[in-house]
Amino acid sequence: MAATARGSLREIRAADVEAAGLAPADAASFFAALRSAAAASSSSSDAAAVWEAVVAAGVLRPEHPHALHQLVYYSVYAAWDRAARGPPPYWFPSPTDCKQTNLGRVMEENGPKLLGSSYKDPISSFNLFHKFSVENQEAYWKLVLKTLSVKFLREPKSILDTSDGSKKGGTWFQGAVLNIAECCLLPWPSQNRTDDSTAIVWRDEGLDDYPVNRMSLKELRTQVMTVANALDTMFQKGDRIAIDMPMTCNAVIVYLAIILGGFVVVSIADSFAPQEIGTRMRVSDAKAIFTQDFIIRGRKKFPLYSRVMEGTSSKAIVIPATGDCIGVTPRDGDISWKDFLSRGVGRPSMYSPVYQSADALINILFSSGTTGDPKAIPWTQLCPIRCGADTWAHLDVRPQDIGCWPTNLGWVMGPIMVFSSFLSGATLALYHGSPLGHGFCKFVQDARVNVLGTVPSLVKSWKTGNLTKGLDWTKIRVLATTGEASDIDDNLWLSSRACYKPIVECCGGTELASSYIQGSLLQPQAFGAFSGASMSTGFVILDEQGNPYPDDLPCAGEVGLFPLYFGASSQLLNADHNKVYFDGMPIYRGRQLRRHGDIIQRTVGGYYIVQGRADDTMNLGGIKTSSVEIERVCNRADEGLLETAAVSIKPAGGGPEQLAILAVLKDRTTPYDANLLKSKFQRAIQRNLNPLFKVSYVKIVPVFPRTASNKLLRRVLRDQLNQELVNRSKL
Ligand SMILES: Nc1ncnc2c1ncn2[C@@H]1O[C@H](COP(=O)(O)OP(=O)(O)OP(=O)(O)O)[C@@H](O)[C@H]1O
Repeated sequence: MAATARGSLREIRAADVEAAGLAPADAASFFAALRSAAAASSSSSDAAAVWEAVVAAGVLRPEHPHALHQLVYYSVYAAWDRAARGPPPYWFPSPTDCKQTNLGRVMEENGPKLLGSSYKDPISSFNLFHKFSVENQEAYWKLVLKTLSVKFLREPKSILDTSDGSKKGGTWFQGAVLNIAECCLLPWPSQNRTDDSTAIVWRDEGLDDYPVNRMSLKELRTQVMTVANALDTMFQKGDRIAIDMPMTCNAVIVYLAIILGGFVVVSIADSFAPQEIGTRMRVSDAKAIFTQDFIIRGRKKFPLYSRVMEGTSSKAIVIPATGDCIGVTPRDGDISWKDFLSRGVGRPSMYSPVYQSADALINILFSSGTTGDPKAIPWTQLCPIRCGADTWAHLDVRPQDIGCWPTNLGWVMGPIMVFSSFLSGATLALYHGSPLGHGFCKFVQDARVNVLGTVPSLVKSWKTGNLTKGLDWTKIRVLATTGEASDIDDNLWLSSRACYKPIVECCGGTELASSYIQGSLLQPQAFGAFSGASMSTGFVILDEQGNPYPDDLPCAGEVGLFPLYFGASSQLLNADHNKVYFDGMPIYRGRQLRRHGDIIQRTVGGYYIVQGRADDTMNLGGIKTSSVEIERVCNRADEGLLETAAVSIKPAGGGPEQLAILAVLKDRTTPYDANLLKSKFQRAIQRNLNPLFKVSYVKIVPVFPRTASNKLLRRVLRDQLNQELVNRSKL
């Protein structure tokens, strides 16, 4: 008989608990509490029921060592058959709490009307409601619009019009006129948002023991109008104005002011080198750039203005990183923040927003460049509505919530956070400094953040440094992660810091202004997996011939998005949109599918796992496999590993692709035998993935090449290795 989950727990001995870091005195009571929680589970044969009972009983606490959380989680799920049951869930929606979620409330109110007698409750009817949202875009978007603070000067004539066949993505919100920045700044009674509500909380790095700073909605609006007034003295409507600085209060104020005044923001991440800044300024035809004199990060001061000066000759407006005065001398034609603001003096304190059509350009963003050159992606006023709607539905952000997601306005998450917070009546939490240190983690506690977004590399460094030690993260209600594949053990650590709150996995693209697959609080969540498509998003998974797999079957292949996707791009500034996203894609139900380039797996149980970009797949002995799958297995092959990267190399003399694994070690100073690592990788792959896959090459490197947004650049590793092999064969 298969071992039961309680049985696996029974195999834990007091010595294991002590070895996991509990003092002998605490180990006995922990042990007893664990046994009694497991005994109370609804089914001893179901590991998920046992885990749910253990978490519900609160036996595992955030202050417990991670090794103890690992011991219990991995023991409970030791006999879980992933192939037969899909990824193991660690979080379960509650039948009562689910009715308080944003989607749950809307479903309870409208479910019976829209779905008839098929409607049961938010959890059992979630899939049905999702399908409804894909097939009835008009109805879904009307429901969501009511929940966001979107004020139209002129209401849309229609939500979606598909009569113009040349527009593959359809025409959305035809006839609507609005200013989306204004929508972020207005009191909104249905969200209990008044002028006194807190719009932003923030703290400067280094002042970690001081109270957090607060800015009310009225103060934010006043400052945005002051900046908009000053912008009017320098620019023509429609001018493109760049922002290249950390995501501070001032950056957010400038961002909203540019849009309020009918100009266009060009978002440039603050980590770029001068040449990259120059390219982005040129491609977007930006007239000027807001920047900072320095960047303060990890108690160090890095020059930023000098980088901007080197990258562009356009006019720069220089904001001080600290205090009122800038610490640099502006070059001829550039001006300080103080002088810029004084240009608005004497103008009326109120400001009339510039109202434009829903498809008017407001922001130019750049993709990460994982697959090639970064794309310059124009965002219209529709994109913020999509951002707000997805965050409302999937992260369940509610009025007065406090949301924090360390990022930059140059990455898609920056604008998503600005619009999502302000359109849903939530507070935006900003840390002016490095998110990698203890100071940031303390800010999360002190600012009472209850929705915390992350990227995998951040979680890894918080976990490696045990940076939440002594801090209270239990106010957190929802966690989120995006950017690249997350690590299961790192996410176990993250969720456990907040008493096992759900981590919503988000995967999308800058050009979608959203995630196409995303977790939901109405479905059980599994680490490193997505519980479904985002609301209103439809897609198919294609086989190698471009034929869609049936919707309800486990499979893996390239994703093909339904093209009527609210908020998705319809043009690119530096590439042919049609060529990038549509050419060569199959027709499905009469419409050409939209390319996204990801290979995804649908598991048993209906979860999705991203297996990387189509370019990152490899053919090992005739079997197609993805880098991410191999890395997941290899990452756990040795305690000393920080991370691994799997790429395929082509032997110089031809022949089948070979598997190479590169590794970064936690301790970079002590030498480690690559051959030993190779045999550990080989064993792990054979045991957990495929006995036929052979590891041909292993190399230990100090760091991996990454995009500026920290995504692993496998294509660079692949090129480097192939070059190395060519050189070697020439010797
Ligand atoms: N949670 C996640 N898990 C796995 N992969 C993710 C996740 N989030 C994002 N990704 C990857 O990042 C991609 C989106 O990133 P982004 O829009 O910045 O552009 P990019 O694809 O990295 O850059 P480019 O289009 O220039 O190559 C997704 O398509 C996916 O491959």
